[in-house]
Amino acid sequence: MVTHLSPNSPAGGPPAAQVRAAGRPPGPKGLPFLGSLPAFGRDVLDFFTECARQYGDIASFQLAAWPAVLLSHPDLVEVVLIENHQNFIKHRFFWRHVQAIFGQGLLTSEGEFWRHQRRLAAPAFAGSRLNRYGDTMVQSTDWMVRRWQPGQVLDAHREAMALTLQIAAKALFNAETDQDVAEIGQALDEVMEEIAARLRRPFWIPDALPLPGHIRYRRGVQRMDQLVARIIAERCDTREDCGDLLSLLMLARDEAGQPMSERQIRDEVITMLLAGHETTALALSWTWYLLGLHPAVDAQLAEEVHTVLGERPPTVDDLPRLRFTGQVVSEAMRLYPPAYAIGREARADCEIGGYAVPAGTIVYVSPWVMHRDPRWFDEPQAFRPDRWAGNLAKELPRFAYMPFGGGPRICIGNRFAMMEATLILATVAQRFRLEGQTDRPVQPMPSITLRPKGGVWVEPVPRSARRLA
Ligand code: HEM
Repeated sequence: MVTHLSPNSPAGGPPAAQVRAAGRPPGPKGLPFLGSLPAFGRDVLDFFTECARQYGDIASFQLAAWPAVLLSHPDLVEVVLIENHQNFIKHRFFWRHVQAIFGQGLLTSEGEFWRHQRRLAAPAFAGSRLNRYGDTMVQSTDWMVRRWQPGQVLDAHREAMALTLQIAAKALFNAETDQDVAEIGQALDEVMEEIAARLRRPFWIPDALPLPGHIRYRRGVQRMDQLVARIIAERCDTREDCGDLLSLLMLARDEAGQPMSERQIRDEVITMLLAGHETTALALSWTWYLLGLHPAVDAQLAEEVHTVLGERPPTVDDLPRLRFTGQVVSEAMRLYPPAYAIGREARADCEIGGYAVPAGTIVYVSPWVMHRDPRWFDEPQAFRPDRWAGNLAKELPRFAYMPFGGGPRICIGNRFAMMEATLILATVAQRFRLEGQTDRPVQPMPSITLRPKGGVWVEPVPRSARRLA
């Protein structure tokens, strides 16, 4: 449990941002040469939690050659993500691992180029365009649950991954066939597996070395490239404006009237698929896991869905009345934020919370730590979706709850993701209760995102059968 009773903590005095101190923030010493890298690699959630507990709102440590700090107070997070955001870029320690797949997409690009691309992509995630994706979300979920059989035990995480990939591919790029989606899924699996392995490694191995993981990674990247090139070529042939993200990217022209290069379109397409599908799948997987542990919450969810929808499928217009359903998703992301850590690198020397932070320092913010802080959340370890029923979201400090990050680089797909998770949850809850399998306990596994180790095994129990029982 995070208690934050260290000297630079507000629990013992004024808010950390007002405390003025000199030199390096306190923190673990670590080992010679490696610093805290082994502890960080062993269990990063535990490492961050302990850093915040022992050293307070700003803790410093060394990751081999890289100096790093962890910020655990909303005011300090605001300094990095908003007030002085120009001084912080996505950090190289992480991004060098994924450059080949993301390229110069929205997640990894910087400066004026990023701003231009963000402006271009934004309309795909706003207003009426966003609402149009609702039907795809519900239809794809309906297709998934129709395959489920009573008595079958299935991995809800795997189901969620396949579903959100299908939705992202269809909604954003109008991917035509299930075959396309399946191929994208396989290629992404190969790539993500190697990225996760690289993040666990305490040292850097150049891409050019022909290790089995590197070969699989290159193969996955190549397959993605070929698939995306085909989707782009097909769209070029038809020159159709499908109203999706791909059309926006392809029809965009710069000041000189030039279209975006094919390479750039490829980078944006792959970025959206990677950034969008696993995170949303995880929000759902953890939600189903928690619902399995809390039958009373599950019953309340089923009641709302039944009252609002009866037997008909949900639509985007139902979302304002599916309030509790949305709260369940928000609460699951509080306890298990898919993006459990957000990292930046300081470009120039600066000051955070009264401490000197030299250029090159990696700055971490951990939603995992922030979301479990008793200063902001009563009973922080408890799954209580009704905590969101009142004004909590408005009353919280700005960065106490931040599953989608914040500031100019806030997740561009946040509304898409909330809409998707709520519609999927409602569609499934209408038909099935997902009974957790107690013989297969779930452990959080922090990889690039916060995955459930070994999956979330459940038995879908039809709601009608339950009511009759
Ligand atoms: C529950 C689901 C999701 C979660 C928890 C999530 C979380 C995040 C977070 C924390 C960031 C900020 C990273 C940082 O500041 O370094 C981010 C950025 C981003 N997300 Fe999401 N995301 C989700 C869904 C989506 C979806 C559905 C899409 C697209 C279809 C998407 C696309 C992106 C992109 C492109 C960025 C980079 C934005 C930029 O830098 O301008 N995400 N996401």
